[in-house]
Amino acid sequence: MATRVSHNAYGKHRVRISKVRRPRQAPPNAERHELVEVAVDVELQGDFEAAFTHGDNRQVIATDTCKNTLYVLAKDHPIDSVESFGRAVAEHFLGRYAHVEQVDVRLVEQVWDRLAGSDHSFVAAQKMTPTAAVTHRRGESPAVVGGLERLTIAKTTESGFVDFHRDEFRTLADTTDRILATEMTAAWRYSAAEADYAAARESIVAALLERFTDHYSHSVQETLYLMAGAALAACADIGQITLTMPNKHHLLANLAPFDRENENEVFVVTDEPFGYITATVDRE
Ligand SMILES: O=c1[nH]c(=O)c2[nH]c(=O)[nH]c2[nH]1
Repeated sequence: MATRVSHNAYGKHRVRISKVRRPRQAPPNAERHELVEVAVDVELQGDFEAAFTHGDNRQVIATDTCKNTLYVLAKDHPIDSVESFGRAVAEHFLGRYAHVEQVDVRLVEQVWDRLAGSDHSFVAAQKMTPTAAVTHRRGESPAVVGGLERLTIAKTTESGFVDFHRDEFRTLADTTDRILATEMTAAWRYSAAEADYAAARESIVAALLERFTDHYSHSVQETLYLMAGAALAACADIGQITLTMPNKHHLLANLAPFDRENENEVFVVTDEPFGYITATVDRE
């Protein structure tokens, strides 16, 4: 039977790296550390087909080598943003290996917050996680996507869901006052590779949060679209944003058997099943 490889890629995933930055300062704060942690996926495409089809490994840069490379690059790079570190990783593999055609780097940051003003103790932030993805094809400029995971937000009113499609399978009642809660994932695409990633992230997150609260929501769908528009308006460097907003349901608990009226106060919080709503919004 004739077969052919129509796509291949390989690399190392979840290379977790932490780095202690020791910015030089005058005493007494000479040892005020910063802790940065990132998990990196790196994938290579290029002239690797013979390894799949002929057991010929001569072109294969071992995934172990990929991992080692990430530690070396972490030493040489300040890791001042996940986007810029991702770009450095992609540039390294393209620059070093002529048979690599495309590098895909995905990065997820673990944010460490300073603990009680200490110079060297930190507490892991449970909240929002910065992410980045860099795709760099030889001869092209890198495509840089910034993003975030686990932005968990809720509003206790100013949200409803009515007039949705009626048929014999519908049981959900209209509501004009409900809890809207989500654990958002966002990914924004930079129009040009060069940008102030940290400033962009700050203005995008601020715009997303402000828009979440500033309107009456007719649905997660509508709120998602408004938030995406606010992010595009707030940051001229991005041309597209994808938001994913699972609907973390808070269902009114039935207290009637216990002779109590539930005046929109007590809810059953369910993880599964959950509504899943996503859209990509482009600047026109
Ligand atoms: O905002 C919502 N969008 C939906 O599509 C949906 N579906 C549902 O059951 N509840 C909700 N809420």
